[in-house]
Amino acid sequence: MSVALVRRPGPRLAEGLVTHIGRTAVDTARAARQHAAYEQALRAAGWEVRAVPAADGCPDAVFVEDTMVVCGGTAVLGRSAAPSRRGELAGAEAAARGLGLRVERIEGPGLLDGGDVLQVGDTVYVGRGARTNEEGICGLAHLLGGRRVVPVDTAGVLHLKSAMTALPDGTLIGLPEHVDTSVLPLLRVAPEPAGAHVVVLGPEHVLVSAAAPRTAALLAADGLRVTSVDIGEFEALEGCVTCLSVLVGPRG
Ligand SMILES: NC(=O)NCCC[C@H](N)C(=O)O
Repeated sequence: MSVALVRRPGPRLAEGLVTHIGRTAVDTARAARQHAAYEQALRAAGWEVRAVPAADGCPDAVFVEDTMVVCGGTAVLGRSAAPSRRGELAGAEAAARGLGLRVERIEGPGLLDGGDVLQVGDTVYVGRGARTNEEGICGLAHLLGGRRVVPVDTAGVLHLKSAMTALPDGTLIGLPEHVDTSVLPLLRVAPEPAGAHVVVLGPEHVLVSAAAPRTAALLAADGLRVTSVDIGEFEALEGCVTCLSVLVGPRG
């Protein structure tokens, strides 16, 4: 299975949360076009795109990555620290069940956003910060028994994957000033903030934001195929390329 779950932007997108950046206007029509192009980039890379049922009452529902962590045949539903995001789970659960995944969930007082979870081989790095707490990490570790779970303290960023992701060969890339590097193997420094977010589309293929041209050039020089997408309207709401999809497949 190589399925990409996405949730199309809803009518209240412009009301989405911002925490570490100032609020700027969001153009919902442009956001819809950017989202369609993002979906197309996934399709072009061989992913079957499936839409998660809408959650139009939730402004941030488009950031579907935060609703769940898919590992093997299991989807672990998150539990957001942001009350306005809790209503996103029902549609996410339906989508996970539609793929035949076993559904588990993080129970209170645990808190966990999928954006804090970075899977690299058998290791699962989990950001500990404003959106994910110790209980959430323990709950995830319990549900993913057998994987090595490494908590990583984050600072000044929304999620772990706001600050670091992994390349196809497992090398970490990101912004060392926002994560506790003492628990990490080598972290390759991204040449610009948006370069910290990379989606692995295939064994030698990555998706990056159009806001990260220097990172794109660096990775292309490494021999990777690089697809760039403009997701500016989502970046205005502190989103990044990872948060707009849940990839369920060989790397899921
Ligand atoms: N995984 C992600 O990077 N999610 C981005 C979520 C942005 C949204 N405005 C939020 O604050 O929850």
